Amino acid sequence: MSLIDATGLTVRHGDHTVLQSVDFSIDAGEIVTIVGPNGSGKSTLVRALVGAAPLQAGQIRRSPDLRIGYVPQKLHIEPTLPMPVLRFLSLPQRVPHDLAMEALARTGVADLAARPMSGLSGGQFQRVLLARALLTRPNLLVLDEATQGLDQPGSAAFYRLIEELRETMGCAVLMVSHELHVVMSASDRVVCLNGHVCCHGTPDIVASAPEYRALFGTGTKGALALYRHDHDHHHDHDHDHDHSHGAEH
Ligand SMILES: Nc1ncnc2c1ncn2[C@@H]1O[C@H](COP(=O)(O)OP(=O)(O)OP(=O)(O)O)[C@@H](O)[C@H]1O
Repeated sequence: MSLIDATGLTVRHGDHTVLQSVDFSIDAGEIVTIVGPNGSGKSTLVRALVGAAPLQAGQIRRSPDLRIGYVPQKLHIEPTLPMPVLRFLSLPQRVPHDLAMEALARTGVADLAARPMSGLSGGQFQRVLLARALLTRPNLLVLDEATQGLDQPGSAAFYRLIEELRETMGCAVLMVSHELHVVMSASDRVVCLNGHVCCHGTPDIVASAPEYRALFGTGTKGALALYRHDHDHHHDHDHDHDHSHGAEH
């Protein structure tokens, strides 16, 4: 049985239809990346899937043993508040020290346990958020634009870590990205959203092609791949900021 199986999801805010008849499912252990331009409804879809957005139409079936670990897009922590990493992991609920340290070790930041959250780099901060998401031993990790603000080697390292966690913990991963072309190469499926599902497929992993090397350099160790869109329709919108690779959206 799928962890989540959704059909015909429609979400409206006032007159604005944010999602129109969207079907989506994710199986145990699967990595699915949702791509789409800003405002295309990605976060709304994730909120709907986890039960945090009201639906105008559609149905969602969730596996009874679904445990979600959520890594948010942004998290503001008051910089003047002294908040060591370990204490942050115990908010809002106290977590045993061993469990917190195990989670930090899994995401490669155990040495940062006593450091203040405000002093962490973008990549370190994301790894602490990821560690926090692991505390509930999720079978579905949901990451909303988790590599935003990281450079390409930083994103690649983060993706490799996610892949490793999938291997060691067996969790499924739902990744959301506004990057339209560059996706995590370990994605089993890519779904392109623009209010509706525009197209879906698998990433292109042709690491030896010269155009790949031009795009990715050599430092990503195959963690990044291209997604080539295969739409049979055009969109009359201008919020695609990335026209550099010739795909239409
Ligand atoms: N609670 C709300 N009330 C009104 N409009 C909303 C609400 N939530 C989302 N929207 C609108 O729905 C559309 C989709 O928003 P959503 O955040 O799901 O897009 P997104 O693809 O995740 O965007 P981004 O890549 O910028 O994060 C936007 O036009 C947004 O303004």
